[in-house]
Amino acid sequence: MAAGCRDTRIHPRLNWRTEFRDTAVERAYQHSMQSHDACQMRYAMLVCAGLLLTFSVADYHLLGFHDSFTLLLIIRLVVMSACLALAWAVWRRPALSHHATPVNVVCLLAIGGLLVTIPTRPELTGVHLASVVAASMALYLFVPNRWHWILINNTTLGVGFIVAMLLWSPMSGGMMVTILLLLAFLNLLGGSAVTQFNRLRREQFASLVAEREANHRLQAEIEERCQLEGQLRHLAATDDLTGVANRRRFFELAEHELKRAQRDKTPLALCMVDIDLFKRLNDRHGHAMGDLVLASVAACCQTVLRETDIIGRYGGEEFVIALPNADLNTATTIAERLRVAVAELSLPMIEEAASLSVTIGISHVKPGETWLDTAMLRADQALYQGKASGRNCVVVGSWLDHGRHAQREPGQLMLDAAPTTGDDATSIKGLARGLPPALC
Ligand SMILES: Nc1nc2c(ncn2[C@@H]2O[C@H](COP(=O)(O)OP(=O)(O)OP(=O)(O)O)[C@@H](O)[C@H]2O)c(=O)[nH]1
Repeated sequence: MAAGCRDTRIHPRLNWRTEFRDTAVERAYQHSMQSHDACQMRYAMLVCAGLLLTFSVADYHLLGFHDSFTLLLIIRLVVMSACLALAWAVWRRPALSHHATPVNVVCLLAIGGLLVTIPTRPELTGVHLASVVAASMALYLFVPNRWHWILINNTTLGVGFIVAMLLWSPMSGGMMVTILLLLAFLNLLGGSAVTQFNRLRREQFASLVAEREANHRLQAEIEERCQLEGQLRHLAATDDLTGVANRRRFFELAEHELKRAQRDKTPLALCMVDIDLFKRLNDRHGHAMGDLVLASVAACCQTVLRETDIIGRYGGEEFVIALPNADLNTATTIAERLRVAVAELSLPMIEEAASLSVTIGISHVKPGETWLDTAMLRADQALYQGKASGRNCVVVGSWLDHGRHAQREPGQLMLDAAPTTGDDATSIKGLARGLPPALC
């Protein structure tokens, strides 16, 4: 068979009643079909009631206003009421369409009603046979019922018909055999139609379930991949030792902030933070301890900064911080707070905890600067100025022209004259006021 014509249906395991062998699956199937079956049951009962009413008119024409007509009318009214009652009950409670008792009581009532018409007009063999055929087909195809109940109802109808014919309308042996064969063929047809119908509906259900499961699996896989992708993206953007942004990610975020600052005409400050005499600490306590200190300093910086501030590991024991919406004065205050916080860090693993300190170089992006490089360079220069001036201080780099220290600008803090230390609180105050600060 060509690949395009391959049978892609799912063939579920069914029992002789063409129901799922797995009872849980069958229950799920029945549940999924409930509203459909309830609707079909309602229509079947309403149509049946309508037909009975119509047949009563035909009875009147055939029998006239006679006792047998009255008897028939009463029987038809009883069956009709039962059909209407079932239609109403199923409308109120759709689950009733899958309850054997009410459905079969109405079916047996209808069968009984049909059979009692035979003695009233025994000569109309053909009409009775046609009625039995129509009723049998309705029981097979129109009334949603389980296979074994359909079989029982149809057997009752067939046997009842034969008995009624034998009792009230004797016929030749040949005619009887013909009727028997006809009924047998009718049941064979009805039975195979129901079997195929049940099989097809359950195949469809099984395919739907399989498709849903495949979709769920796919959905779970997509979610897992998204999660993994998120983790990978996080790993690619994070410095795994300190947990802050790595250099590449820092510049991505900082460039973004630079654009925003230019658009909104707001200040953007940069800080370069370097741990003092880190090599000595490494040499004394080993790299593992050095790593711990690095992570602690990064964590300490994060506690001092706002959520909107960006911190990244620039390399080695050096961190870089972007402070959106911060001018030089604000940045100086934050940097000083950061310097003090690191100096006060208590790290039980190193005895020189008290001597742990950082030097911070500060700069800001000036109007007209479209890249971070120049401001970074100024901060770097300020940092080295701080190192040269004895470390553990904050230095503001205000002006750098192509790597050369330029002349002082009125009202600006000079790169080579702005270090502050914990000992020199006045210098930081001076910075904040924009006054020329003292050397540390
Ligand atoms: N433990 C550890 N050490 C690192 C890491 N990256 C760089 N270092 C070390 O950091 C030290 C930096 O030393 P230097 O550049 O001389 O600076 P310093 O000793 O801090 O001196 P100053 O900056 O002048 O105060 C070197 O010994 C590097 O090996 C790291 O990821 N973990």
